[in-house]
Amino acid sequence: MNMKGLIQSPCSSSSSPSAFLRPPCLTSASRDSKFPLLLPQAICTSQRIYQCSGVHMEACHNSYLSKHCMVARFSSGWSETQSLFPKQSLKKSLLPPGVLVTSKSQDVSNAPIVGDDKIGVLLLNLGGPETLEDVQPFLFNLFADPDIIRLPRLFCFLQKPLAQFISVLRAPKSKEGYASIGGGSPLRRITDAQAEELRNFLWEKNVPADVYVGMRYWHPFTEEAIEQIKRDGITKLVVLPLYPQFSISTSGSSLRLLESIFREDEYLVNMQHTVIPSWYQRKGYIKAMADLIEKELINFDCPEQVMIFFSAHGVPLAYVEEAGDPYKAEMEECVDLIMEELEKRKITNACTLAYQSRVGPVEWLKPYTDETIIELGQKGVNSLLAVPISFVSEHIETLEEIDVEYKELALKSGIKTWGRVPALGCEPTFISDLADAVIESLPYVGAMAVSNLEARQSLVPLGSVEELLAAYDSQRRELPPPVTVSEWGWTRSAETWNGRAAMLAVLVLLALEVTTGEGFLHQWRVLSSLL
Ligand SMILES: C=CC1=C(C)c2cc3[nH]c(cc4nc(cc5[nH]c(cc1n2)c(C)c5CCC(=O)O)C(CCC(=O)O)=C4C)c(C)c3C=C
Ligand SMILES: [Fe+2]
Repeated sequence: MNMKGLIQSPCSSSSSPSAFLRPPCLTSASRDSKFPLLLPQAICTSQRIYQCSGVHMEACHNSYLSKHCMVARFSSGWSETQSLFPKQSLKKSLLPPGVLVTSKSQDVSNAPIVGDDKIGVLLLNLGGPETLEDVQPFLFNLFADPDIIRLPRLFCFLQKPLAQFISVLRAPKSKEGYASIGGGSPLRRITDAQAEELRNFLWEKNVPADVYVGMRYWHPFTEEAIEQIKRDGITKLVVLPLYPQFSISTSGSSLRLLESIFREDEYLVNMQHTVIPSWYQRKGYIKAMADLIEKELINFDCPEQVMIFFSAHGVPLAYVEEAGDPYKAEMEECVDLIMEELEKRKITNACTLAYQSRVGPVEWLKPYTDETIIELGQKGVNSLLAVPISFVSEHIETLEEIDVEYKELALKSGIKTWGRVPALGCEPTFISDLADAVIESLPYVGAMAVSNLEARQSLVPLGSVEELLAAYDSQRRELPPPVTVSEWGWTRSAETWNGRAAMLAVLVLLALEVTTGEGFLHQWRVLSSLL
């Protein structure tokens, strides 16, 4: 995000050091310097092919961002990719903005879009517990994911026992939250509806495709979706994570899982596929978000006085600073694009971006939503319109955290009027645009022959997501565990140290349990069932 925009907002008495306040009528400066690897091929609107030392450089003019993105195509597989862009070099600084590296063996311009192929679209999402009994096993699956809790290598054998331990301890608090939103997560129902709508749009646009839902931590699991895809005899697959912005902890985790499934399956090895890694900059998505904001602003007595408060799901800071997660940069870019779209409609409200839902003892992306709300109240901001921005369905963090907790905090902090933009759900502009993204990506599906062993090692999407993950998370560095098992601190810093001490204690106890075969987890039959 353009930090030049950090000047005093008309709705606050002084500029905030932590919150980004965007003044009315201020357009952001060039995004180029911080726009990394993730512009999907799907947004290219015209193509020109360049040839340089055996590598096709394909420049796609992107009419929306009015700049060029480059797609590098390689004639013979992955090793060439590595020799041209060694993993380490695939950092933002070496690639022009919007570069997507993919390995291909056929010319995309000649690729049939449908032909005799059976096309499938796999929507990847997080999943959520459907009943209160599901909460603890759902949390176990989440905490057992090394992209959510990455233990030091020496301790990785403790991943499952630790996940069991943390999930058992966190379950009561989580259950309370799910109970308050009706006894379970609405995610499955909403994602299924989105899949159905996407299918309808694709058929309307003359692309007969089946759409599948694969969740990371609950039913229908990604493995179940893949089994169905195989039963249906899909020959071309487009993988579409339902997260607008890429994060190692969300799309990254789902793609890593998918890659491991693909690698071990003969059918999948031979199935052509591609991935749309993130799509927050697509015109239809930005327009749909702006439409929802515009519609909600009208409900306020004095719409132009309302601060538009983007609240994104946080990630631990180390994901961005140590593992190179592009999430924060993409989020800021996304907010800029939405505000630019609103400005075109003469809506020039001030805006703020903050991060919610942190758990555990480590530092997460700042500014935090709760702290920012308090600051804004102190500065005399009267009206806030909360915009959930990192997820396209209603879920526990919109229905409970924003609608109940943050609203209450805002009113207590002096904010007089509060509103919230609904999640996109099945908004036609949005789903129609997702269908366009799928259609635009079809010429790229299966563009690389999977003929050699090296290619089999990195199959999602035919090399490029492996490279993508490698670019941001190449060494799979240890990350501070983002979860805490207890919260008895009175201050933030006390809480941090309490959390760290608790984590250490848990690790020591678990190590003792595993080595001695005795302890409280064995008494609860927790460890014995896992080891
Ligand atoms: C872009 C969205 C999300 C990011 C980034 C993300 C990272 C992340 N989340 C946790 C811990 C938990 N997440 C939980 C549920 C949950 N998280 C997201 C989205 C993102 N998470 C969704 C959509 C949901 C499901 C909500 C539903 O309706 O079921 C939970 C469980 C709920 C709770 O107990 O609060 C936890 C825990 C971490 C640690 C993390 C990054 C490392
Ligand atoms: Fe989460």
